Amino acid sequence: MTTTTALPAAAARVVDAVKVYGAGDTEVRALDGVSVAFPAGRFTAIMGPSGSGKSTLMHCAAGLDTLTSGSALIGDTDLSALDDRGLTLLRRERIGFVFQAFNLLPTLTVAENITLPLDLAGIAPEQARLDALIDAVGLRDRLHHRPSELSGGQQQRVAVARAFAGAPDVVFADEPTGNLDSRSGEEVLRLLGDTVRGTGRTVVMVTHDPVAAAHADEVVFLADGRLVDRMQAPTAERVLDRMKSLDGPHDSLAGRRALT
Ligand SMILES: Nc1ncnc2c1ncn2[C@@H]1O[C@H](COP(=O)(O)OP(=O)(O)OP(=O)(O)O)[C@@H](O)[C@H]1O
Repeated sequence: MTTTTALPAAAARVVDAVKVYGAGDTEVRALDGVSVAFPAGRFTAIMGPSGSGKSTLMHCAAGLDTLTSGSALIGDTDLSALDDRGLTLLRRERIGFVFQAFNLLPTLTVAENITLPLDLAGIAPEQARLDALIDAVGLRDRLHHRPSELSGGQQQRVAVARAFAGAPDVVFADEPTGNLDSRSGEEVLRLLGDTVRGTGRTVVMVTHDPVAAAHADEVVFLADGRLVDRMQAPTAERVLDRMKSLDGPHDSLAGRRALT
Protein backbone atom coordinates (compact mmCIF):
# COMPACT_ATOMS: atom_id res chain seq x y z
CA MET A 1 0.00 0.00 0.00
CA THR A 2 1.33 3.44 -0.84
CA THR A 3 1.01 6.48 1.42
CA THR A 4 -1.21 8.22 -1.13
CA THR A 5 -4.13 5.83 -0.49
CA ALA A 6 -4.46 7.22 3.04
CA LEU A 7 -5.22 10.71 1.72
CA PRO A 8 -8.76 11.88 0.91
CA ALA A 9 -9.54 11.44 -2.77
CA ALA A 10 -8.02 14.36 -4.62
CA ALA A 11 -8.63 14.82 -8.32
CA ALA A 12 -5.52 17.01 -8.45
CA ARG A 13 -3.00 18.28 -5.96
CA VAL A 14 0.37 19.91 -5.58
CA VAL A 15 2.79 19.12 -2.77
CA ASP A 16 5.50 21.56 -1.63
CA ALA A 17 5.13 23.32 -4.98
CA VAL A 18 7.82 25.86 -5.78
CA LYS A 19 7.95 27.76 -9.06
CA VAL A 20 10.77 30.21 -9.66
CA TYR A 21 10.89 32.42 -12.74
CA GLY A 22 14.14 34.07 -13.76
CA ALA A 23 17.36 34.08 -11.74
CA GLY A 24 19.46 36.43 -9.64
CA ASP A 25 18.10 39.95 -9.34
CA THR A 26 15.10 39.17 -11.52
CA GLU A 27 14.13 35.97 -9.67
CA VAL A 28 10.42 35.68 -8.83
CA ARG A 29 9.13 32.92 -6.53
CA ALA A 30 5.66 32.65 -8.03
CA LEU A 31 4.90 29.61 -5.85
CA ASP A 32 6.74 29.38 -2.56
CA GLY A 33 5.96 25.97 -1.06
CA VAL A 34 2.26 25.44 -1.79
CA SER A 35 0.56 22.18 -0.82
CA VAL A 36 -3.10 21.97 -1.76
CA ALA A 37 -5.49 19.21 -2.77
CA PHE A 38 -8.48 19.74 -5.02
CA PRO A 39 -11.03 17.16 -3.84
CA ALA A 40 -12.80 14.97 -6.36
CA GLY A 41 -16.42 15.87 -6.98
CA ARG A 42 -15.98 19.43 -5.74
CA PHE A 43 -15.87 22.91 -7.25
CA THR A 44 -12.85 24.80 -5.89
CA ALA A 45 -11.98 28.42 -6.64
CA ILE A 46 -8.45 29.82 -6.39
CA MET A 47 -8.33 33.46 -5.33
CA GLY A 48 -5.66 35.92 -4.31
CA PRO A 49 -4.32 39.36 -5.16
CA SER A 50 -2.83 40.05 -8.57
CA GLY A 51 0.56 38.34 -8.84
CA SER A 52 -0.11 35.96 -5.93
CA GLY A 53 0.50 32.90 -8.11
CA LYS A 54 -3.03 31.76 -9.07
CA SER A 55 -2.36 31.17 -12.76
CA THR A 56 1.02 29.61 -12.03
CA LEU A 57 -0.60 27.19 -9.60
CA MET A 58 -3.28 26.26 -12.10
CA HIS A 59 -0.84 25.84 -14.98
CA CYS A 60 1.50 23.66 -12.93
CA ALA A 61 -1.35 21.57 -11.47
CA ALA A 62 -2.74 21.02 -14.98
CA GLY A 63 0.56 20.04 -16.59
CA LEU A 64 0.72 23.18 -18.75
CA ASP A 65 3.90 24.25 -16.94
CA THR A 66 6.43 22.46 -14.73
CA LEU A 67 7.37 23.11 -11.12
CA THR A 68 10.88 24.10 -10.07
CA SER A 69 10.52 21.68 -7.14
CA GLY A 70 7.76 19.75 -5.44
CA SER A 71 5.16 17.63 -7.18
CA ALA A 72 1.94 17.99 -9.09
CA LEU A 73 -0.42 15.04 -9.35
CA ILE A 74 -3.58 14.25 -11.27
CA GLY A 75 -5.15 11.48 -9.24
CA ASP A 76 -2.14 9.38 -8.34
CA THR A 77 -0.19 10.25 -11.48
CA ASP A 78 2.89 12.35 -10.72
CA LEU A 79 3.25 14.73 -13.66
CA SER A 80 7.04 14.92 -13.26
CA ALA A 81 7.21 11.21 -14.18
CA LEU A 82 5.72 11.93 -17.63
CA ASP A 83 7.60 12.96 -20.76
CA ASP A 84 6.13 15.54 -23.16
CA ARG A 85 4.05 12.96 -25.00
CA GLY A 86 2.79 11.48 -21.73
CA LEU A 87 1.80 14.96 -20.55
CA THR A 88 0.02 15.70 -23.82
CA LEU A 89 -1.96 12.48 -23.55
CA LEU A 90 -2.81 13.12 -19.89
CA ARG A 91 -4.03 16.65 -20.67
CA ARG A 92 -6.06 15.33 -23.60
CA GLU A 93 -7.61 12.35 -21.84
CA ARG A 94 -7.92 13.31 -18.18
CA ILE A 95 -8.16 17.10 -18.05
CA GLY A 96 -10.61 19.62 -19.46
CA PHE A 97 -9.82 23.31 -19.91
CA VAL A 98 -11.94 26.44 -20.03
CA PHE A 99 -10.07 29.66 -20.81
CA GLN A 100 -11.05 33.30 -20.53
CA ALA A 101 -10.86 33.72 -24.32
CA PHE A 102 -13.08 30.67 -25.09
CA ASN A 103 -10.43 29.23 -27.49
CA LEU A 104 -12.92 27.65 -29.89
CA LEU A 105 -11.81 26.75 -33.39
CA PRO A 106 -13.55 29.24 -35.71
CA THR A 107 -13.80 26.92 -38.72
CA LEU A 108 -15.54 24.14 -36.78
CA THR A 109 -19.22 24.02 -35.86
CA VAL A 110 -20.40 24.00 -32.26
CA ALA A 111 -20.88 20.22 -32.41
CA GLU A 112 -17.39 19.71 -33.86
CA ASN A 113 -15.83 21.99 -31.26
CA ILE A 114 -17.49 20.05 -28.45
CA THR A 115 -16.20 16.68 -29.67
CA LEU A 116 -12.77 17.95 -30.79
CA PRO A 117 -10.80 16.60 -27.78
CA LEU A 118 -12.47 13.20 -28.21
CA ASP A 119 -11.78 13.23 -31.95
CA LEU A 120 -8.13 14.11 -31.32
CA ALA A 121 -7.87 11.26 -28.81
CA GLY A 122 -9.58 8.85 -31.22
CA ILE A 123 -12.35 8.19 -28.70
CA ALA A 124 -15.90 7.64 -29.91
CA PRO A 125 -18.21 10.11 -28.15
CA GLU A 126 -20.61 8.58 -25.64
CA GLN A 127 -23.82 9.85 -27.19
CA ALA A 128 -25.96 9.88 -24.04
CA ARG A 129 -23.39 11.97 -22.16
CA LEU A 130 -22.98 14.32 -25.12
CA ASP A 131 -26.74 14.75 -25.40
CA ALA A 132 -27.00 15.53 -21.70
CA LEU A 133 -24.18 18.07 -21.99
CA ILE A 134 -25.67 19.76 -25.04
CA ASP A 135 -28.98 20.08 -23.21
CA ALA A 136 -27.24 21.34 -20.06
CA VAL A 137 -25.49 24.12 -22.00
CA GLY A 138 -28.72 24.89 -23.89
CA LEU A 139 -27.19 24.87 -27.36
CA ARG A 140 -29.08 22.13 -29.17
CA ASP A 141 -30.44 24.62 -31.72
CA ARG A 142 -26.96 26.03 -32.35
CA LEU A 143 -25.05 22.79 -33.00
CA HIS A 144 -24.35 23.57 -36.67
CA HIS A 145 -23.42 27.21 -36.14
CA ARG A 146 -19.84 28.55 -36.14
CA PRO A 147 -18.47 30.25 -33.01
CA SER A 148 -18.59 33.67 -34.73
CA GLU A 149 -22.38 33.30 -34.94
CA LEU A 150 -22.69 32.95 -31.15
CA SER A 151 -22.62 35.43 -28.29
CA GLY A 152 -19.69 35.37 -25.88
CA GLY A 153 -21.77 33.59 -23.26
CA GLN A 154 -22.86 30.96 -25.76
CA GLN A 155 -19.26 30.46 -26.91
CA GLN A 156 -18.14 29.92 -23.33
CA ARG A 157 -20.94 27.41 -22.82
CA VAL A 158 -19.60 25.51 -25.84
CA ALA A 159 -16.17 25.60 -24.22
CA VAL A 160 -17.66 24.21 -21.00
CA ALA A 161 -19.35 21.37 -22.92
CA ARG A 162 -16.06 20.65 -24.71
CA ALA A 163 -14.19 20.58 -21.40
CA PHE A 164 -16.56 17.97 -19.94
CA ALA A 165 -17.17 15.94 -23.12
CA GLY A 166 -14.51 13.35 -22.38
CA ALA A 167 -15.56 12.88 -18.72
CA PRO A 168 -12.21 14.23 -17.48
CA ASP A 169 -10.89 13.74 -13.95
CA VAL A 170 -10.74 17.50 -13.51
CA VAL A 171 -11.68 20.65 -15.42
CA PHE A 172 -9.43 23.67 -14.92
CA ALA A 173 -11.08 27.01 -15.66
CA ASP A 174 -8.92 30.14 -15.90
CA GLU A 175 -11.03 33.29 -15.39
CA PRO A 176 -13.90 31.69 -17.35
CA THR A 177 -16.15 34.74 -16.86
CA GLY A 178 -13.46 37.37 -17.47
CA ASN A 179 -14.78 38.23 -20.96
CA LEU A 180 -18.49 37.97 -20.16
CA ASP A 181 -21.14 40.37 -18.93
CA SER A 182 -22.46 39.53 -15.49
CA ARG A 183 -25.59 37.70 -16.69
CA SER A 184 -23.68 35.45 -19.13
CA GLY A 185 -20.99 34.95 -16.52
CA GLU A 186 -23.60 33.89 -14.00
CA GLU A 187 -24.96 31.31 -16.48
CA VAL A 188 -21.51 29.84 -17.06
CA LEU A 189 -20.79 29.67 -13.32
CA ARG A 190 -24.14 28.02 -12.63
CA LEU A 191 -23.39 25.54 -15.41
CA LEU A 192 -20.02 24.67 -13.86
CA GLY A 193 -21.57 24.28 -10.41
CA ASP A 194 -24.53 22.24 -11.67
CA THR A 195 -22.22 19.92 -13.61
CA VAL A 196 -20.10 19.29 -10.52
CA ARG A 197 -23.13 18.66 -8.33
CA GLY A 198 -25.09 16.71 -10.95
CA THR A 199 -22.36 14.47 -12.31
CA GLY A 200 -19.70 14.39 -9.59
CA ARG A 201 -17.08 16.01 -11.85
CA THR A 202 -14.31 18.20 -10.41
CA VAL A 203 -13.70 21.85 -11.28
CA VAL A 204 -10.80 24.08 -10.25
CA MET A 205 -11.31 27.72 -11.22
CA VAL A 206 -9.01 30.72 -11.02
CA THR A 207 -10.92 33.97 -10.58
CA HIS A 208 -10.51 37.58 -9.47
CA ASP A 209 -14.20 37.92 -8.76
CA PRO A 210 -15.69 37.20 -5.31
CA VAL A 211 -19.12 36.75 -6.88
CA ALA A 212 -17.70 34.04 -9.16
CA ALA A 213 -15.82 32.40 -6.29
CA ALA A 214 -19.06 32.21 -4.30
CA HIS A 215 -20.34 29.62 -6.81
CA ALA A 216 -17.62 27.21 -5.64
CA ASP A 217 -17.87 24.74 -2.76
CA GLU A 218 -14.58 26.00 -1.39
CA VAL A 219 -12.18 28.87 -2.01
CA VAL A 220 -8.43 28.59 -1.51
CA PHE A 221 -6.57 31.87 -1.05
CA LEU A 222 -3.03 32.59 -2.21
CA ALA A 223 -0.83 35.52 -1.24
CA ASP A 224 2.79 36.00 -2.31
CA GLY A 225 2.98 32.47 -3.70
CA ARG A 226 1.72 30.82 -0.51
CA LEU A 227 -1.55 29.19 0.49
CA VAL A 228 -2.92 31.41 3.24
CA ASP A 229 -6.51 30.27 3.80
CA ARG A 230 -9.35 28.00 2.72
CA MET A 231 -13.05 28.87 2.99
CA GLN A 232 -15.92 26.36 2.80
CA ALA A 233 -19.37 27.36 1.51
CA PRO A 234 -18.18 30.83 0.49
CA THR A 235 -20.37 33.88 0.03
CA ALA A 236 -19.29 36.86 -2.07
CA GLU A 237 -19.26 39.09 1.02
CA ARG A 238 -17.01 36.76 3.03
CA VAL A 239 -14.67 36.25 0.08
CA LEU A 240 -14.46 40.00 -0.50
CA ASP A 241 -13.69 40.59 3.19
CA ARG A 242 -10.95 37.98 3.12
CA MET A 243 -9.51 39.47 -0.08
CA LYS A 244 -9.44 42.96 1.48
CA SER A 245 -7.35 41.63 4.34
CA LEU A 246 -4.91 40.05 1.85
CA ASP A 247 -4.59 43.09 -0.34
CA GLY A 248 -2.87 45.34 2.14
CA PRO A 249 -2.98 49.08 1.60
CA HIS A 250 -3.78 49.05 -2.12
CA ASP A 251 -7.14 48.14 -3.65
CA SER A 252 -7.07 44.89 -5.56
CA LEU A 253 -8.63 44.42 -8.94
CA ALA A 254 -10.98 41.95 -7.26
CA GLY A 255 -12.10 44.49 -4.72
CA ARG A 256 -12.55 47.21 -7.30
CA ARG A 257 -14.53 44.93 -9.61
CA ALA A 258 -16.75 43.69 -6.85
CA LEU A 259 -17.54 47.20 -5.70
CA THR A 260 -18.38 48.60 -9.11
N1 LIG B 1 6.65 33.63 -17.43
C1 LIG B 1 6.95 34.37 -16.38
N2 LIG B 1 8.18 34.93 -16.26
C2 LIG B 1 8.52 35.67 -15.18
N3 LIG B 1 7.68 35.93 -14.15
C3 LIG B 1 6.44 35.42 -14.22
C4 LIG B 1 6.00 34.63 -15.34
N4 LIG B 1 4.73 34.24 -15.12
C5 LIG B 1 4.37 34.79 -13.93
N5 LIG B 1 5.39 35.49 -13.41
C6 LIG B 1 5.39 36.19 -12.11
O1 LIG B 1 5.00 35.27 -11.12
C7 LIG B 1 4.15 35.89 -10.16
C8 LIG B 1 2.82 35.14 -10.10
O2 LIG B 1 2.16 35.31 -11.36
P1 LIG B 1 0.72 34.69 -11.66
O3 LIG B 1 0.38 35.06 -13.07
O4 LIG B 1 0.71 33.25 -11.31
O5 LIG B 1 -0.19 35.47 -10.62
P2 LIG B 1 -1.78 35.65 -10.61
O6 LIG B 1 -2.17 35.57 -9.17
O7 LIG B 1 -2.39 34.69 -11.55
O8 LIG B 1 -1.91 37.13 -11.12
P3 LIG B 1 -3.12 37.87 -11.89
O9 LIG B 1 -4.28 37.81 -10.94
O10 LIG B 1 -2.62 39.26 -12.08
O11 LIG B 1 -3.37 37.13 -13.19
C9 LIG B 1 4.01 37.34 -10.59
O12 LIG B 1 4.95 38.10 -9.88
C10 LIG B 1 4.37 37.30 -12.06
O13 LIG B 1 4.91 38.52 -12.50
